[in-house]
Amino acid sequence: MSEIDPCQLYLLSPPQIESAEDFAVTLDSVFSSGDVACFQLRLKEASEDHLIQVANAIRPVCISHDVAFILNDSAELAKQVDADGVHLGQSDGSVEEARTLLGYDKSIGVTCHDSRHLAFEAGDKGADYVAFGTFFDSPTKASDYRPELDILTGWDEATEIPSVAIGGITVDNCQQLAKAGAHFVAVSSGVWSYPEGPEAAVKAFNAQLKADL
Ligand SMILES: Cc1ncc(COP(=O)(O)OP(=O)(O)O)c(N)n1
Ligand SMILES: Cc1ncsc1CCOP(=O)(O)O
Ligand SMILES: [Mg+2]
Repeated sequence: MSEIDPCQLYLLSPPQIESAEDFAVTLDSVFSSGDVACFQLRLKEASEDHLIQVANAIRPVCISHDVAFILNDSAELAKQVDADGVHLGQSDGSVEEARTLLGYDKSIGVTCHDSRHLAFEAGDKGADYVAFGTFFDSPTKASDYRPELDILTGWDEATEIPSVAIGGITVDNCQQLAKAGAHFVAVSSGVWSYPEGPEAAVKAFNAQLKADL
């Protein structure tokens, strides 16, 4: 990654959202507090109706702040809610099917755990970014995968495809991922559970990521 291209914040939603309208107001305030490159709606336990309701409420907020709106897990739903892209895990369907459904204007990200092999495979199939993790203990999702930081460095040197680091990322540990070559840090609890609130978290992440590394 070049010096003029700092690591950016990729925000994941909190695991639950009660009111779509209230969350849209919160998200507007969070986006106003500092740069966020992407926002992923990740509600593993929500009904499809609720997911669609939340997606419809937050999509205009993402558009007005120029934040890419990514839906987790389902290319079909991403198409239905006109998201800017989809994030696919290893069991969430193929990149090729998602591409056929969404076209080339939309982004497709793929979970690659701790595996360069999975990442090269995803890249060959046309993924727009690959995600490595879990780098640190995550309160949001348990994982047996624990990549070393150097997977980010090796990936950055080997390809032009952006990498996303995920898992237990906080204001205090994000710089090491940026230094190692991550293009994005994907964060949920590090923002939503930040003691001073999510707006302060976004400011603090930006300060860390934009500092001279
Ligand atoms: C940016 C990003 N990276 C990884 C994941 C994890 O996706 P997956 O492995 O499908 O697990 P779930 O998030 O669906 O529980 C992600 N969502 N986003
Ligand atoms: C979805 C996902 N995949 C690996 S860790 C994780 C959760 C990220 O949330 P947090 O930033 O709270 O660890
Ligand atoms: Mg998934």
